[in-house]
Amino acid sequence: MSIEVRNVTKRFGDFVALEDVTVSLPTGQLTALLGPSGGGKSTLLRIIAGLDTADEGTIDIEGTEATNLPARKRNVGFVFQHYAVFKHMTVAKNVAFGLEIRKRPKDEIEHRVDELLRLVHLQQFAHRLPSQLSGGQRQRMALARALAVEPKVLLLDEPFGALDAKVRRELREWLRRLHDEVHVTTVFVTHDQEEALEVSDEIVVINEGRVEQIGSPDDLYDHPANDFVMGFLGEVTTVNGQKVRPHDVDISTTPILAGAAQGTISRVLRVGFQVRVNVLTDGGEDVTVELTKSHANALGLGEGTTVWVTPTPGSIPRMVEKAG
Ligand SMILES: Nc1ncnc2c1ncn2[C@@H]1O[C@H](COP(=O)(O)OP(=O)(O)OP(=O)(O)O)[C@@H](O)[C@H]1O
Repeated sequence: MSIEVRNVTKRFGDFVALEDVTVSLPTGQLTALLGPSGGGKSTLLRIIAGLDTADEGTIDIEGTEATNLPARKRNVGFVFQHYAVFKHMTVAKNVAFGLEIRKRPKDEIEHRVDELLRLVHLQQFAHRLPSQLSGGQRQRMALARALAVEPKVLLLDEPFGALDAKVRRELREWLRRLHDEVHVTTVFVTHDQEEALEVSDEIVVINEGRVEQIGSPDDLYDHPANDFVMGFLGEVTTVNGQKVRPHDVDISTTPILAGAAQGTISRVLRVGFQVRVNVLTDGGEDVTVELTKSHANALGLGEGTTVWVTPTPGSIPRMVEKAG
C-alpha cells in the first residue's frame, strides 16, 4: 500500500501546473518533492491532501480511492511553512486540539500529548504559549500536532522554509530521526536539494509541471536522467566537453593526468573547508574545480598557475532513461 498518483493533470485557466503526473510513494517512506519554484510541488501536495482537486487523474491513499474524498476524510496530517497555530492556547493544548475535536477521552488525550511532546523534545515547554517558542520549536510543535491524530500520511510543505540555515539543518536531522521512530508515510516539499538529498528515502524531481525523475538520493546524484536533474542536484562544470561535478575534477601542476586539458588558474576562492578554483583551459573552457584546502595548499595553487585538469576516472554521471 502507498500513495498512488496516476496521470494527474491540473490547470489554472490556460496554465498547466501539473501535466500527466504519475508517482507511487511507498508506505512508510520519506519522500521529497524537489524542484524549482513554480514547478508544481505544492500543487501536487495539495491534491494529495485533498485541498485541491485534479482536473484529470486519480489519487489512491493506502488502498483507498481518494480522488473525490474531502481532506478531512483522507486521514492525512499537514504542516505548512507558516503554520496557523492557536496563539492563545498552550503548546500542549495546540497538540491536543485534533484529539479534543474528535472527543477522545481526557486521560487518553493527556497521555498522547505527553508522548508526542516527548517525541518532539518539547515536554518542558508544554505550558508555554507558541509565541514563547523559537521558530524551530514551533515547527516541532506543528509536527506533534499533525501526528496527534495518527494520520496514515504526513504532508509537509516547506516545513522549515522560514528558518535560518543552522536551525533548518538541525530540524532536518531531527525529522529523519523522527521518521525512523514513527514510520508514518511522509511527503515533504522542498526546493533545497541538500535537504532532499540528506533526509529522504526517495526524491521526486518536479519541474514545469512534469516529473523529471524519481529515485533514491544516490540514484539521482550519480545517474541523473537529464541535464536538468544533474544541474539541480548539484554544481556542474564541463571539462573536455564532459559534464562533471566540480569535486570530481582532478587537477595537477604537472602534465601527468592522461588526456587532461591544460589551462591557467583565473581565480581561487576559499569556501569554508574547501577551495574553489577556476581554470581557463587552452581550449576555452572555464572549469570549476573543488578541492580541500590542504590539497590546494600542497599543490601551491594560485592565480596564474599552469595546471592540467581532467574528470576523475569513473566520476562522470551516467545519464539514465527518463523515468516517470
Ligand atoms: N490558485 C492558483 N491559481 C493560479 N495559478 C496557480 C495557483 N496555484 C498555483 N498556481 C501556479 O501553478 C504553478 C505551480 O505552483 P506551485 O505552488 O505548485 O509550485 P511550487 O513548485 O510549489 O513552487 P514554490 O516552491 O514556489 O512553492 C505556479 O506557476 C503557480 O503560479
